[in-house]
Amino acid sequence: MFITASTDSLVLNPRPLKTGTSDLRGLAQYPVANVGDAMDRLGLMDSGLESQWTGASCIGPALTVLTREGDNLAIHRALDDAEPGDVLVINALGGTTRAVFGDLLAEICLAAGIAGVVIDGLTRDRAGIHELQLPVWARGVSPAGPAKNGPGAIHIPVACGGVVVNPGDLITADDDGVAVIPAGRVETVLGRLSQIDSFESDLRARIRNSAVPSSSANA
Ligand SMILES: O=C([O-])CC(=O)C(=O)O
Ligand SMILES: [Mg+2]
Repeated sequence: MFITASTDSLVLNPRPLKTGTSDLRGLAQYPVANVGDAMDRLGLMDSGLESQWTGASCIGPALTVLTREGDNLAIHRALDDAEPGDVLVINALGGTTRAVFGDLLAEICLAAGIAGVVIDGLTRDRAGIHELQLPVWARGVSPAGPAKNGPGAIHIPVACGGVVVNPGDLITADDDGVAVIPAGRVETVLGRLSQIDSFESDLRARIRNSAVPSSSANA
């Protein structure tokens, strides 16, 4: 950790096995809205969790953290366990009085190779995070900083944005929001995504072919 604090109040489980990178390459091409459609429109976090800068996107296995609202000791400790490509998923109990994340933690995330951060709680230092280009989804921003006392837990199932996230589930997020693909459903979801993509491409082409020429539209 880059802070000096006792971690006695934290529960640290072992890491789950990592998801194959070929799945990630296949999924990265699809928008989150289509991923949701491929999961019967379930597995999508609530709209209170918003991208903190336009154009942010990420995909990767969940590194899960539970922390008391207004405290980020568990987040600091979790980053010691990070592997490149992880998406940090933080249940900060939806707290909206104090930020649990900021641009210094963003620097640590980037140094560890974290692909993105999803927080059921607040961040701060939004401008700095944008400048660092770390993709972050959160319930909003507050200048009020956190304590570093715990308690918390790492590599446990968490609730985030109204969805259960198990360690190692695939997270995919973009400007629309955040989707959680259970680790055991990735192949099925990929198959459905390809069908949805073909259907949408065909429909889009039919719509465009039906468009009246712009000269008649203006006449
Ligand atoms: O003070 C904190 O722990 C949160 C924060 O602003 C940062 O990480 O930059
Ligand atoms: Mg800060």
